[in-house]
Amino acid sequence: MAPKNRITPEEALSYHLNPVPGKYEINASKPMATQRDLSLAYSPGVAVPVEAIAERPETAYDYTTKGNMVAVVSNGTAILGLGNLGALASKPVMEGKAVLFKRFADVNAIDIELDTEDPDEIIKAVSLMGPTFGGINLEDIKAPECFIIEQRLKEIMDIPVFHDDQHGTAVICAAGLINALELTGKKLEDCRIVLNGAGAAGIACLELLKTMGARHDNCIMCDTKGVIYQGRTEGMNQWKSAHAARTEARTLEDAMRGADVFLGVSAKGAVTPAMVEAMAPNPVIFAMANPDPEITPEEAQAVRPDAIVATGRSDYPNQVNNVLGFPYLFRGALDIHARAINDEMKIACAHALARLAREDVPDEVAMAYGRKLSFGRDYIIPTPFDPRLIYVIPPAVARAGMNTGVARRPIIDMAAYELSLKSRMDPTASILQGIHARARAAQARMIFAEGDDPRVLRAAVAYQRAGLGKALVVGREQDVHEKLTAEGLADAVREIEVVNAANTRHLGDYKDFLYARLQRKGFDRHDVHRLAARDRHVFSALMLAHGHGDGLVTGATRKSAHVLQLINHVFDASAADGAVGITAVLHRGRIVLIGDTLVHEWPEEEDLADIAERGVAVARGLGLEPRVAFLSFSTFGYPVSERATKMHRAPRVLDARGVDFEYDGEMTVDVALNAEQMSHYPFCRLSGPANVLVVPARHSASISVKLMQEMAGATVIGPILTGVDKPVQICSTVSTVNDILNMAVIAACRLGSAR
Ligand SMILES: NC(=O)C1=CN([C@@H]2O[C@H](COP(=O)(O)OP(=O)(O)OC[C@H]3O[C@@H](n4cnc5c(N)ncnc54)[C@H](OP(=O)(O)O)[C@@H]3O)[C@@H](O)[C@H]2O)C=CC1
Ligand SMILES: CC(=O)C(=O)O
Ligand SMILES: [Mg+2]
Repeated sequence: MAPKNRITPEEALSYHLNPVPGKYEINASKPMATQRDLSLAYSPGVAVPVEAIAERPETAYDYTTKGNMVAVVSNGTAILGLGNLGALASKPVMEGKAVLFKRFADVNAIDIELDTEDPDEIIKAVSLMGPTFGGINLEDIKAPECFIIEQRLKEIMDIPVFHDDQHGTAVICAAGLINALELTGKKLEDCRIVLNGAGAAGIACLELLKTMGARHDNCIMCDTKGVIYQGRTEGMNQWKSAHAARTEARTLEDAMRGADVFLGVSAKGAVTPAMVEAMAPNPVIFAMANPDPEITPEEAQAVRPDAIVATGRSDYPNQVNNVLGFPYLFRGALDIHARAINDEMKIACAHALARLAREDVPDEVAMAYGRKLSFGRDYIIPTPFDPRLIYVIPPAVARAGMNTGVARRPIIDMAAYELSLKSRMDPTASILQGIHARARAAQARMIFAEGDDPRVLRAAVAYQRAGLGKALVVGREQDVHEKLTAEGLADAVREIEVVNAANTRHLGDYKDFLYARLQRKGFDRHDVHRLAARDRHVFSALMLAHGHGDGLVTGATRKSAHVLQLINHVFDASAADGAVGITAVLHRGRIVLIGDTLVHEWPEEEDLADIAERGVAVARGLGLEPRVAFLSFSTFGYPVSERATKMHRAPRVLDARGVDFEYDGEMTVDVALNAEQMSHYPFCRLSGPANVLVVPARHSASISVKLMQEMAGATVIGPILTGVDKPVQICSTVSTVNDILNMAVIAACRLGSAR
């Protein structure tokens, strides 16, 4: 179970540097295009909400961002497990937390790094920020100052103040432990628990577990000085004293002998295999230090195969990390305009998380995660990308808040609230996550045909290093070596496999195969040799056809029509063979598939029906419920035009085929995508806006996609080549490294191919 998703320091820096420094930006949520917009947004219009808020402060939740805005505040004194590296160095983590708030719970968060270690200064600064925010998330502030700061801010502020490292960690740890103990058949009140790390996270974890039933006498807490026992004086404070145990144990090693549970919120490598070996049967080990755990799952399970092991990292099973808590705790709290996040809300969150992991995992989650998950030793807690979290956890938190009187605006219709949470999240993010996870599970050997292009080489390295599978690069060894070195990736030379006509044993087979296909098309042996040995597109396609790779990505260096012609020497990938190009356009939380963007120049009505069917297969592969619209500049027969006729007839072809998806047409694109416009045609058979758009010709497809890309900044994936036997994907000459990687991912999860 070694982590597959290896990342290098260069990749981490490049991720933070490109395309712009940092991890987020701020966008306006209101139009700001005209003189009128300016008058409304700013002077004079803005005066109206100013006066309304001055008169009734609670309306700030209606007229400003306050109600969905959280401050992530740190002074950098306990950055993950890296220690006190200062306020500025903590900024990447705090920006990261802000992005997680947005990604997982649509909470707007802003990072604030305060350059002081003086609790009073932090208290003063944060309390003065109260009007701006709906909540305060304190992060990576070390103990014991964090206890004083949080306590005081809670007393003086009228919005939730929540120290994530304390309570977020405690909640997730409790949720994981509830389930781990259920699996081992032990009861919390009977367990001997050892906790290492008596700081922010440690104190809060033990406090919550004691509230939930763990017995004080069964719990031993350790820090850098060893066991915190009654009477110890060195390195103590009042928060540690509260957990001092009556025990003869003095070291972590002593404490772990016979323990049922080990909880680590201390530092890398604090636990040895010998300590784990000495634990009770079926031990539970949560090694939660970040980025490196107290002991790795491999090390722990090597000595104790009966152990249930969790870490704080995303590259092992069982990620016990506060990312499962803070986004949803704040979502629930903000939605009731809470004054605080209290113990009841935290416990409700822990139980809701534990329950969710025990539930049957629906296919959409398995699809998003790339493998079937079921409650057990390797799945005791939901995964961070579980799309159910957003609509299961916040309602539980909100309900607990309302029951305990912290809600300023209770939710009346809980069912409607859950529905609104479901539609709140950007579905495109989980689609991308889903295809990456499926590709990772497939572990495909991906052939990158154009090993002389630095973008392709970088994509190949990224493919392999992301744990997606093996990268096979077609090129000359020396050239690949030099180009990788020039890209600063010299160490990748040993990792990827370089293949070419000179170093393969299979060239003879490839040529025979090609000759058999081309001999009656005017090619002689000599032509075939040239194609197979010298053209990398053909050579790569031959590798794929012979099973010497599982997928192929090409087209970054030559026009796609040329590349497709070459591929056609090896595969049946022409319009006549039923090949179709489908492009996914992702923008502002919406995804539409457009076809045919690659193969058919001017499809006739039968072809249009084929294109619809291919689009539907891709939509389903992405987890979408397909709704097809045949697009034109006319809608249901008006205005009449010869050019619209085939779009008008294509649905009838599908009628005759008796297909099992929704389709209709012809219609204009606004009718297809806008429910309000569609409602003017009550007979329209689509139950909602279309997500598969069949366009009249390749040029209109290209124009629409490129217009969206250039004008709106949409993310474009494709064209995805479908209807070909094996996964071949053709990028474009303007593809970025990321685009090429996405095409490899599409090929790896066989979105368009039959086999
Ligand atoms: N998985 C998750 O979700 C989370 C994990 N964490 C991890 O927990 C750890 C602690 O964070 P936090 O509580 O915020 O930090 P703090 O600075 O508040 O506390 C650190 C505590 O760990 C103790 N400690 C440090 N090194 C060792 C060691 N080798 N052996 C025993 N005790 C040690 C310190 O002891 P002393 O008091 O003697 O100095 C102190 O009590 C970090 O690694 C962090 O990444 C934190 C939050 C969430
Ligand atoms: C996860 C987290 O908050 C930490 O390690 O500090
Ligand atoms: Mg933290």
